[in-house]
Parts: sequence; C-alpha cells; structure tokens
Amino acid sequence: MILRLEMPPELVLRSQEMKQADAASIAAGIPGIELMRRAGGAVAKAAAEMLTKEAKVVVAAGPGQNGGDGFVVATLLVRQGHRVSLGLLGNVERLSGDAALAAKDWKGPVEAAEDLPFPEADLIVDALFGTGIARDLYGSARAAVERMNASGRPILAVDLPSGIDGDTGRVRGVAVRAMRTVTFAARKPCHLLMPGRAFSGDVEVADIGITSKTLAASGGKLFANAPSLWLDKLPRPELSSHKYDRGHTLVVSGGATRTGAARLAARAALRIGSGLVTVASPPEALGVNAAQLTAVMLRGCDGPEGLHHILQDVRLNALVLGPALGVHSGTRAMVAVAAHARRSLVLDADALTSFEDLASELHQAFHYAPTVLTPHDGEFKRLFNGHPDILDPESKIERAHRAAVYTGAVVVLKGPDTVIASPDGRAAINENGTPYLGTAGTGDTLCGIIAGLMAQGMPPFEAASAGVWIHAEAGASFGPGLIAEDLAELVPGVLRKLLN
Ligand SMILES: NC(=O)C1=CN([C@@H]2O[C@H](COP(=O)(O)OP(=O)(O)OC[C@H]3O[C@@H](n4cnc5c(N)ncnc54)[C@H](O)[C@@H]3O)[C@@H](O)[C@H]2O)[C@H](O)CC1
Ligand SMILES: [K+]
Repeated sequence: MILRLEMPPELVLRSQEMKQADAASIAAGIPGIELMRRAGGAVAKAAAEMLTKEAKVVVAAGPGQNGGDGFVVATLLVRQGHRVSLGLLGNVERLSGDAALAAKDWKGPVEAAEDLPFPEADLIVDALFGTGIARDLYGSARAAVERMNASGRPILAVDLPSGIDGDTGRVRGVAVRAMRTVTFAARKPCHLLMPGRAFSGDVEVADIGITSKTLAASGGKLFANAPSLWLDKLPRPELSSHKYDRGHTLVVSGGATRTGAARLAARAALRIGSGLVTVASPPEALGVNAAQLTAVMLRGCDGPEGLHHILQDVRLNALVLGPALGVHSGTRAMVAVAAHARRSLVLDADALTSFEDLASELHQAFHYAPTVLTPHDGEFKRLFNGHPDILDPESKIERAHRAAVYTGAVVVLKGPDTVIASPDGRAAINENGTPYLGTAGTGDTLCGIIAGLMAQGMPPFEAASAGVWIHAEAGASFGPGLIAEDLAELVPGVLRKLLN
C-alpha cells in the first residue's frame, strides 16, 4: 500500500450528480457527443486490451445514451480491425441526442438485441443501460441480460452493469455479471455497494475531461473510504507527548459472565493509541476482569450512578457502551448518563438494541457528545422500527444518512459495504471488508478502535471511517482462522504502514 499524503479523497457521484457534472462540462464547452466519444473511446481501449486481433466482439446497445456509448465502441473496434456485431434494444429511429449522432457513425448493420449471437463472442460489450435505469428490467431487456449471462462469455460493462441501480447497487430484476466495467469521471455508489460491486467486476474510471472541480461542485459529500479521506487527521504522537495527551478511554463491562466484549474493546483502544484505557466493571465482575487485565486499568462501577460518579474525572474523554451490557432500562440509563457527560461516545450492540422501538429517546440526543453508533443491519432495523422514513429508502447511504441526521450521531451501518454517515451530509463507503471478520467479538474490537481514535482527538466522522478501514485491513492481513482476540494485535502493523 503506497500512501501519498497529497492524494485527495476519492469522490463518488450519484446518478443525478453525474448528470449535473455532464451538463456543467457541456456548458463549459465540451459538446455532449465529445463526452460520449471519449467515453466510448475509453471502453474501446479497455476492450482492445482484452482481445486478440481477429477477435469477435458483440455489442448490445440500449435505447439511451449508454447505448450511444455502445455505438462509439463498435465503430472504434471495427476501425481497429476487430469483427464486431451490434444489436440494439428498440429501433434506431427512436434514438435521440448524442446517441443518435453516435449511431450515424456506425456503418455496420443494426441487428435486434434479441438476435445477438452472444455465445460466439470473444467479448460482449454491455451498453444496454447505465445510470438511466428507471425500473426493473422485463421483456426483451430482461431476456437480453439473461442471454448475455447465460453465454458464459466475458462481459465488459459500459459505465455500470445493466440492471444494476447506479445509486443503490441493487439488482433491478436481473443484472449483467460483468468481468470488467469502465465508468466515466467518477465511480458511482453501485461500484462500491453490494451487490453492485460484485456485478461490476474490475472497475476502471476513465477521464473524459470532466474536471475534479466540476465533480466537487456536483457532488462533494460522498467518498470511497480510504486513507486519503482521513490520514491527515490520524493521530501522530509527538516526541514530547505523554500518555495524558493521548486521551483516556473508558469501556463499560457487562456482568460476571459477560466481560470479554469490554476487554476486547479496551485492548483495541490501547492498541490504536489511547493514552490510558479503563474498564468500568460491575462489582460482581471485578475479579474476573482483574484476572485478565494488565495495561488496561480497572474500576468498580455500579450502574448508572456509578458511571456518573466515575465520569466526574474529566480526563475520561471517550466512552464505549454497549457490548454485553444487557438489553434493559439500566443500559438506557447508562447511555443517558454518558450522553449528558458530553464525552466522545461509541454506542454498539445492547446500547442500541435497548432502544428498540424507543429511537425517539435518541432523537438529537448527541449534539454535545461526539457520538458514533455502530449497528449492523439487524440492530439498525430494530432500533429504528417504526421510523419508515429512516428504514424505507432503497439506498443504504440514504438510510444511514437519515439515521445520522435524526440522532445527531455519526452512524456506521456495518456490512461487507459498511457505510459511515455524518449528520453534516458526508458519507463514506468501505470496500476492504473481509468475510473473515464475520466472527464473534470483532464488533467489540471496532468500538475500541473508534473510541481510541476519538480519545486522541480525532473527529467522529474521520475516527469512524479510519476505524472501519483499519479494522478491516487488520482482519484481511490475518485471513483464515481470524478470531476477535487476534484483531487488536494486528492494528500496529496497519498503523505502521499508515504512519510511515
Ligand atoms: N459523464 C458521464 O457519466 C457520461 C455518461 N454517458 C452515458 O449516458 C448514460 C446515461 O444515459 P441515459 O440516457 O440517461 O440512461 P441509460 O442510457 O442508462 O438508459 C435510459 C434509457 O433506457 C430506458 N429504460 C430505463 N429503464 C428501463 C427498463 N427497466 N426497461 C427498458 N428500458 C428502460 C429509458 O427509457 C431510457 O431510454 C450513462 O450511463 C453513460 O453510459 C455519456 O455517454 C458520456 C458521459
Ligand atoms: K451498461
């Protein structure tokens, strides 16, 4: 991993934002047909890399501008000596705008997409639909996609695999399984969100002359989660800094038979660099915790009153509540004490599920306490049950964003495509997750990493984004056999790469 500090964060643009960027570029003097020719040129270049000279290419073009790109690709590949057949969904007289212009350059026959000989192709170019898909595919559109997939031949998708929704990454009825995708100017959410990421294959972003300034003006708040997004805010201890400079994380433990989660979180907070870490333990679990803690300190804490007493020490500047606390009113009371104490706060697991059907108690609850919620899908659905405005949007980004605005907290909606959303509208989509993280206790470790970063002064959105990325990178560096106890010990290796 070569990290160059000056790399700007990678912007991801939604379909509507991309259309704005297109329009702005055309207004700035790049004709739409020129954008299409550059787009088609980039796809033809990628196709040529996948082909031998005499190869047979079958281009499936759709009724919109994505289809227009397909006409450009077909024209260019014929000029390069390839054997190309092109089929159109619909009829060529119905084409409009730049697609109609591109179709005029195509000198070969325009077949019906239904008749295309996909099994004979060395390469299929999928130019049926891009960002303009408006509903589930049916009829001849569906049949064309199903025949493409059934052919078993390699498919190169134009902009995005047909049938995938550009903004949500969901399959609209049926979708092309592409080996490779060439998209234009910026990736769209579907290239990072599942299952769209899986359907896209290897994604290449082609520069078609839309400037980063234009992209930032059209989008600007949605990012791919990568070090370029938060590396400048990752804590770097100064030579003169001592442990009190690096914050003090408090993790509240569950009862005598449920203490492991807190220790996993505590160890991770220490490993990510929190100057001090303390486990606040119920009296009946002090012995269990004491027997297994060394650098992590231990204090007795008897319920919400006990927590309120401990938090009189203002040096405790980051808290983790939730893992194994139990689902009941006592946990809700602990959350209230923590929120009122105005410390950085990570809420997970039981601290979220204890508010099932009571999300209204969390409404705007975290204005004064930089807070990160880390639900997985199930916890999210339970927590916001009864709030269709938050649960119903098809887009995972939109669901996380609305929950963030509602609660005032940064929301980490976990999964293979974890989304980190801030109340201020920023969001990041994570891509380095590994299936090996699917083991008990890894969520507790993530809480500790995020809290430990906030203890060192990292703002919640950046701490959550960095925490998710570092956590996944640590897991991926271990691979098969990973268990939660390994994770904290793998964090230093990831930090070394980031900080050197
Ligand atoms: N800067 C860029 O990103 C550029 C993008 N280009 C290409 O333009 C398409 C977007 O074009 P648009 O015409 O808006 O949409 P599509 O071509 O994806 O398809 C819309 C087309 O299809 C019909 N349709 C929609 N849903 C269905 C359905 N379920 N069944 C049947 N038909 C459907 C709809 O009526 C329209 O006619 C983008 O993806 C890029 O490939 C520019 O070419 C270059 C710059
Ligand atoms: K496509």
